[in-house]
Amino acid sequence: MKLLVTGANGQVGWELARSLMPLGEVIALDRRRCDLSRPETLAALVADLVPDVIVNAAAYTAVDKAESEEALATTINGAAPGELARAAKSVGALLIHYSTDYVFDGSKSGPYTEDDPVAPVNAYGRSKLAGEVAIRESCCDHLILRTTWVFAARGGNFVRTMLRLGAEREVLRVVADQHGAPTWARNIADATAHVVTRAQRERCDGDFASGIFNLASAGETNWHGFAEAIFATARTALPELTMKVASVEPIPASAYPTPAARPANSRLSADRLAARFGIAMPQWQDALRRCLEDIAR
Ligand SMILES: NC(=O)C1=CN([C@@H]2O[C@H](COP(=O)(O)OP(=O)(O)OC[C@H]3O[C@@H](n4cnc5c(N)ncnc54)[C@H](OP(=O)(O)O)[C@@H]3O)[C@@H](O)[C@H]2O)C=CC1
Ligand SMILES: Cc1cn([C@H]2C[C@H](O)[C@@H](COP(=O)(O)OP(=O)(O)O[C@H]3O[C@@H](C)C(=O)[C@@H](O)[C@H]3O)O2)c(=O)[nH]c1=O
Ligand SMILES: [Mg+2]
Repeated sequence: MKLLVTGANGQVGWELARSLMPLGEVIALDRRRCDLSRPETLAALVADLVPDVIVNAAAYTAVDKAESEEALATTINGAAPGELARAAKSVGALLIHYSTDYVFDGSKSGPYTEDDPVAPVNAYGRSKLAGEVAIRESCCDHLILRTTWVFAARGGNFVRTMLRLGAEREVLRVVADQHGAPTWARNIADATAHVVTRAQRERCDGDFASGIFNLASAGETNWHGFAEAIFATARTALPELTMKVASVEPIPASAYPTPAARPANSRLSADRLAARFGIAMPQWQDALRRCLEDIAR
């Protein structure tokens, strides 16, 4: 099996290179070799490589910056996945694509299912929704995995931001009224490898159906709870790290103004993923501990 991975240096892309390795030949391309801001180049790239599977882990993920760069975000997160999908269709490849909890407005009281109505509240969310729609319209064989609150040992994420700020400041103020489940990039990559294996078998047997699936850790918290867990876990997993932080204060989002609005509820039910692919995602606290142990190595 030949697998093309985009966004090779991202949190998920980096882990995919490792998780997909047992499945076959992995061609992991970074932004230099596969640039989603130039969607018109993607058809030729795919036609040249003729992959069996395309895993699109590249994305414009700067949520606040997207407010002032919506056109670029929409090209990268909307138009480019559409081009990849049409290219996948023409070479008969399966497309795996990631989307986000930020396609929802966060007004639901329980966890979101895949069938809940979408209504993004920021430019990033709108651009990711455009990608979902473009892929669905292409009619290629595809699976869209909606994930959330991604963290990893490398890259830009909340865990690394907290470790940095916690080493610099005594008091941190963190939003406590946005709820979700932090999801480890490695778990996303491992789940993806399992999904690819199962999907390729289904395609071979002629009983594959494209669709959308939530992919999130089990359990839930809010950003403040996540921050507290990061510091508590770091104290045991990363004892050599000197932390200045003595207090993490819970605040409402209204006290932490940002260019982009964020949904109050980011919780995603992973029941459909479990039912179709037999995947049980770990509790976010277990994933966090393992990720911090990884950072310590
Ligand atoms: N991060 C999160 O919290 C969440 C992410 N997702 C989705 O999961 C997927 C993976 O995200 P994640 O790994 O966390 O994101 P990262 O921001 O860690 O990685 C994204 C990668 O995309 C690359 N990229 C950016 N612009 C382009 C471009 N024009 N052409 C090619 N590559 C580009 C970046 O390149 P470079 O390294 O050069 O900057 C980076 O390596 C994305 O679809 C994202 O929308 C969903 C929910 C939550
Ligand atoms: C640094 C910091 C952030 N915050 C808040 C801001 C925000 O509400 C929350 C998280 O901040 P971040 O900037 O990490 O969050 P954000 O970049 O919005 O994270 C999102 O990224 C995109 C790509 C997704 O798809 C989403 O699932 C989600 O993971 O924490 C504080 O309250 N205090 C702080 O000191
Ligand atoms: Mg961010």
